[in-house]
Amino acid sequence: MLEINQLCFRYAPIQTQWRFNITVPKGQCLAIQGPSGSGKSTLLSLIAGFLSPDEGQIFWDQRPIHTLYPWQRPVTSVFQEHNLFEHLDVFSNIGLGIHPGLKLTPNQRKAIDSGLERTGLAGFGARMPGELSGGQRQRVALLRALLRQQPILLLDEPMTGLDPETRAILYDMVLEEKQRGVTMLLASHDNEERRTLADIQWNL
Ligand SMILES: Nc1ncnc2c1ncn2[C@@H]1O[C@H](COP(=O)(O)OP(=O)(O)OP(=O)(O)O)[C@@H](O)[C@H]1O
Repeated sequence: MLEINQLCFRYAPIQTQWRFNITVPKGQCLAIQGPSGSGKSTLLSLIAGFLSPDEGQIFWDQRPIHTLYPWQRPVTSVFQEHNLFEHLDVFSNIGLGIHPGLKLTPNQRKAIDSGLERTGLAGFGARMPGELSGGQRQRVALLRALLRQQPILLLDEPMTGLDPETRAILYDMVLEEKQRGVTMLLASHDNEERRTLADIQWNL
């Protein structure tokens, strides 16, 4: 279970202070709904460890994780910017998510190839991110997050702008992860996305 307990944060003294109290059972997806600027991405960044809370705690399976560096947390995320390494090809971008030194087993390499194929990116492994469309970058970022197989998956508008066929494939892949027991938070303005992926709706 993911527990967010009295987590407080503000960007600057004059700005709004958020106080988050949320529990997400293991293997469930919580959709965060709220107007633009209400703090959805901020909450995900706090869980990922990209921002530090002013006070409060985050527990995963009753162990505190708010004290850990981002790379030590049992978390993987897909943010709106997609954050691909521009100097590395698609295969390496995904592989780095699995092993930071790119020491991949044959099975892991196979998983990347079949993931690329499944998401319509067969043959794109050697392309550089700069040679991809926005939707293709988005698929690479999502595939990297899914193949990392961390217990907690944070999704910030993951399907925005994708065509219906690609969405359907990616929905299936995310739902498969949920069935494997992955716990998710989804920040989204999209009703279809929230209805398809989420078990719990939460208004910010
Ligand atoms: N680095 C920053 N410094 C100061 N204020 C920030 C910073 N990043 C975000 N904010 C402010 O914090 C508030 C929440 O932003 P956030 O990105 O979390 O909203 P959101 O709900 O994800 O919005 P959207 O739906 O548009 O993505 C906004 O008012 C934003 O302007």
